[in-house]
Amino acid sequence: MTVETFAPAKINLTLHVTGQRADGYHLLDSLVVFADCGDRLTLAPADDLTLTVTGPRAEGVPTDGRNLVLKAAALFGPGRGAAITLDKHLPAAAGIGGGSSDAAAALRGLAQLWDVALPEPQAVLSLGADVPVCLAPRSLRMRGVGEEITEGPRLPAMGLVLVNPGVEVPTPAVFKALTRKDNPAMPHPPGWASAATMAHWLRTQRNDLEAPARALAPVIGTVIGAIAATPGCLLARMSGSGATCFGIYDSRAEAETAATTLRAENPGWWVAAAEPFTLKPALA
Ligand SMILES: C[C@@](CO)(OP(=O)(O)O)[C@H](O)COP(=O)(O)OP(=O)(O)OC[C@H]1O[C@@H](n2ccc(N)nc2=O)[C@H](O)[C@@H]1O
Ligand SMILES: Nc1ncnc2c1ncn2[C@@H]1O[C@H](COP(=O)(O)OP(=O)(O)O)[C@@H](O)[C@H]1O
Repeated sequence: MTVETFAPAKINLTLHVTGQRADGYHLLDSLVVFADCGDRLTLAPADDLTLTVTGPRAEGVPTDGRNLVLKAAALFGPGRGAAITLDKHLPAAAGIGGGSSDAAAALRGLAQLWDVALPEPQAVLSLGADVPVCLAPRSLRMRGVGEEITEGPRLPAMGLVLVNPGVEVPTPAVFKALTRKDNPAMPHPPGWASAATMAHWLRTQRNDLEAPARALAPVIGTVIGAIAATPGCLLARMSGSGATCFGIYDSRAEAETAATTLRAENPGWWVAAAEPFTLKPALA
């Protein structure tokens, strides 16, 4: 039996940095959603554990033990085989959890292939602060350093655009450049009847990593301006530690139109139109 899993792009609609632990990791308060664009994993039964990376964004992605997919597989212990193909569509080191979502999808898929339980939460967190939130993609609130996951609000219909200008901004460097670490937490997200009311609420919230990321990579400001200038854009903001930014629209059709414009005007940028993605447990 071959198992196929989807690793959707993660979007931090908000990202509040509320403190810093003694070990240097930051305390976060983030509304996380997922988009229906992402990487695809195929996991086939095999004697040995192997990884092949394919797809339009395969270049530069490690194929050895540094790949988070193989690190995820290692959590199940030695002596298990699978031939894994990772079809890469998301840019790496881009603030949309490409590696983390791959790791989470590998955990889901391998647990199914080998008919075993998922590793313990602490082991999952050891793969990366973003991996727990990627385990069951849907609207979620993420707190702690990434390990405290609670349900987020039900999302209204909306269109999304993701844009990456091709600049890698390393997550540690962005956190390091953040001057104020004790920012206010996010109030309880109320739930919204429309994309417009959601965007209105989101505008009262923040991504605290946006300013330090823009200082390191000023092109992020250009990207946000370009998204905000597209017709129907309700909100333009950076996701995670950047450099990917997102736009929110009333409908997928509006997002598709905006994506076409952004691609035409900026041929070097990675641009995707999407809608929110929710994992249906039976189809993990
Ligand atoms: C910032 C966020 C927000 O969702 O997203 P991305 O920009 O990575 O997508 C995540 O917290 C990133 O998660 P992830 O990329 O898995 O982080 P890790 O590999 O565990 O850590 C990378 C580095 O980021 C910093 N880090 C990460 C998480 C956190 N809560 N505090 C931190 O200070 C640390 O410097 C750490 O060495
Ligand atoms: N499956 C993977 N896909 C992408 N990057 C990976 C993967 N496994 C390991 N990496 C490494 O992880 C780093 C961070 O990738 P990613 O999780 O996409 O970034 P971010 O944390 O900004 O969302 C990259 O520099 C890359 O070399």
